[in-house]
Amino acid sequence: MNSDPIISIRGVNKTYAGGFQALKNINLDIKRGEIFALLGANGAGKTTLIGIVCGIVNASAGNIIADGYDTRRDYRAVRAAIGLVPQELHTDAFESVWATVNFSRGLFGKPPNPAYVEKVLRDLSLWDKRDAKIMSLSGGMKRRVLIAKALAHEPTILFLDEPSAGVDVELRHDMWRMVRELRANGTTIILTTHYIEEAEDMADRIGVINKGELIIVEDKAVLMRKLGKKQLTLTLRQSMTEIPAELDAWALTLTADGERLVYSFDTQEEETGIAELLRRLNEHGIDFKDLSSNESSLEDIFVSLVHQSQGTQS
Ligand SMILES: Nc1ncnc2c1ncn2[C@@H]1O[C@H](COP(=O)(O)OP(=O)(O)OP(=O)(O)O)[C@@H](O)[C@H]1O
Repeated sequence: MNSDPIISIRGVNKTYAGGFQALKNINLDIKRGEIFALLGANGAGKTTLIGIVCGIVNASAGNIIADGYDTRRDYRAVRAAIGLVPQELHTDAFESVWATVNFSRGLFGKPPNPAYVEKVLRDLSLWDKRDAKIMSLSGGMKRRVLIAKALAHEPTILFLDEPSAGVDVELRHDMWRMVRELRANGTTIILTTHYIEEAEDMADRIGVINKGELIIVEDKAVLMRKLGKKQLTLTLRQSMTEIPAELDAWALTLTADGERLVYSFDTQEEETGIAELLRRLNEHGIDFKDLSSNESSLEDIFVSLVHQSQGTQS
């Protein structure tokens, strides 16, 4: 298998006409056949970056090679390799689903392949709607059409921009099943999201973008291990109003109702300090009726990364 990155982004900057710098020196390689999740808050620059890779938005500086082609010089070849599922549908409302999806295929110079288009429509539960006009479809069905259109020309790279925004559970599950199937067949998938569970569930690697800067790119499992914290929660027998000074060494937090003490510790540390904490609680007559532990989610990690990065920027 070809181990060269399928997309190679070098020194990409984007300043919009009004002078706003939406992307700052982005360098990123996407591996062939991976699912890469680009995380970031609203306005972080995700859509801009996708737009640049797809050749819809012009970069102010930098170069991108996608599937062996330069996005500026070989624009058409790059577009033919990419399927883009945008956030919104701008499409021919009076056309049927079947015509729209076949038309998308034709746009990229691909010969008709009714069997393939049928499979895409069936996979997306759109087959029964193939003769319906786009304007008569529900919002969720329109999203399905967007995905079908993006897949119509059998792209090797698929971009999904906020695929779960405003989508019901059923469609989300259909979509993820398809994404996994596509990956199994060798398609590279890049998705942007602010639903972090989605990335946690699906992605092989994760990139976090904050105010136009790519602040981390990491294997998901490594990210979770490196930055993950565990939390021990003690449900107190008697609520308290403040944490006794004798327990300062543990940097505990008390929930607003005063009923639970929470201790966060690093999963990498050899000594967690839990045994000593429990002994100290006992000495101070602080009794608890329950104890539970949990690991931090990708969401916690994401929030703390963005927080740290904001701290260093200001
Ligand atoms: N055409 C434009 N002209 C000027 N500024 C723009 C333009 N398009 C986007 N921006 C600005 O660039 C920044 C990045 O926008 P972008 O759409 O890439 O963010 P995003 O991470 O995709 O956000 P969201 O999650 O809301 O989709 C935002 O501050 C946005 O206002």
